[in-house]
Amino acid sequence: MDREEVEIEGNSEPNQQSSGQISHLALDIGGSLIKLVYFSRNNNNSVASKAGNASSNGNSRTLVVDGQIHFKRFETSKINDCIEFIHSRKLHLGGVQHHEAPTSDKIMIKATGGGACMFADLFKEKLGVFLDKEDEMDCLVAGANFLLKAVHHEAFTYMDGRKEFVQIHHDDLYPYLLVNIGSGVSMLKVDGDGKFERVSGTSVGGGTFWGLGRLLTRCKSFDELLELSHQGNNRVVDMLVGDIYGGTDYSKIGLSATAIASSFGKAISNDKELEDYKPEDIARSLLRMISNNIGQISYLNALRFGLRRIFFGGFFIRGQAYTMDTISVAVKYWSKGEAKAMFLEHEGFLGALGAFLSYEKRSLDDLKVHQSVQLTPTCTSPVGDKKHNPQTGCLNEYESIQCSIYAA
Ligand SMILES: Nc1ncnc2c1ncn2[C@@H]1O[C@H](COP(=O)(O)OP(=O)(O)O)[C@@H](O)[C@H]1O
Ligand SMILES: CC(C)(COP(=O)(O)O)[C@@H](O)C(=O)NCCC(=O)O
Repeated sequence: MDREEVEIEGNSEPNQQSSGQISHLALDIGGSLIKLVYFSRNNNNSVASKAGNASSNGNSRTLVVDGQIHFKRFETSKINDCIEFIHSRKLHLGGVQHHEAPTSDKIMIKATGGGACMFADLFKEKLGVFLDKEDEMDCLVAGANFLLKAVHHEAFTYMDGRKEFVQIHHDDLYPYLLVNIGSGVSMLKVDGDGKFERVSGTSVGGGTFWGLGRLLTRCKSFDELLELSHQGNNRVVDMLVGDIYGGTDYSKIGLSATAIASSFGKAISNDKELEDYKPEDIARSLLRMISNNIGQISYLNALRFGLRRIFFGGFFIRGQAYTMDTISVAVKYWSKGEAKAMFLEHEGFLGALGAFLSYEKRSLDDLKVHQSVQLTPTCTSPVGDKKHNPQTGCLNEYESIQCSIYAA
């Protein structure tokens, strides 16, 4: 590496920081969740000057800033809580000056997702900032490429309860299929930095699981629905091959008796109404149906373009063992073991990270995030649901990841 790096130490609490230490807030405002990414400098070591390669102003010093990238999320329906959070921590002062603004008070925050348009006026009214919209697909790909190149333990496989990190070499990353499971699902063939095509999508995604699940189980929150699905048995609701074939396999076409022949197929019974089924069995069946369907469609798209690697992102996954297992099995089954499902530690923050990284394009005397920096998650959570922070009202995947950031 031809640049100098500094070690980042500690995990500063953004609560305690002045606005001067926060920079580059970026947002991804999706159909279900708002994701926030921002950088905070370490208190005692805000900017260090180091000898390095020639910088943009011709001198040969590079400023190195110590700190962390923070991740937060809110439900989109609670956008006012998100705005309050930003306001109380003065995160909005960590945008960049509008390059055409005649006055000093025009701060621009990078934002992506449908809500970047929809809520622009609200942000202007409540925080006095402008949302600088970045394309959602561009941001997803930029975020995924960055994580896959920069973070050591980012991508992993998950099968039969075993999580295994995968080392991705920079020169062997492309092409791959990126499947983002948000409210809906987008599938993108990625060929390089900024080189991609959205090859498919499906409206049966995370919003479908949460929406149908809420109606069918009367759960009050997504977390409750997930929790319920852990306890359920999908076989009570799904029609299995054995239910149709008198308990035997249909071996001629490779279907075991326990394979699902028809998701929710048992619910056709005239003898039972919704209330006769346990909500946990319904939640389990729904989660399996949607995960399996996405896994299958993903593989078929990988097949279309001869892609062996499929990375799954989006907050539908939420580090859930059953979800990842089902997707992995679907990919393995349909590809006859040729393709592999891989998951990302920062699954839900791809778009927000992409928006964060887009500051680089126009930052002149601002911070630059170098994509070759090694990032290390400050906490490596076990598979299963990740932390929920009831105090801030937001759901934290990770408090922060350590990073080296360069100012040129
Ligand atoms: N706390 C939550 N509230 C609502 N949905 C959640 C929550 N956590 C995870 N999800 C799941 O994540 C999906 C949204 O994923 P995300 O990647 O944020 O997409 P979007 O950008 O459309 O909001 C939801 O449809 C739901 O399936
Ligand atoms: C419209 C969207 C890109 C919005 O992204 P999201 O908020 O769901 O993350 C996504 O919901 C999607 O790709 N839906 C599937 C539409 C389709 O291809 O049929």
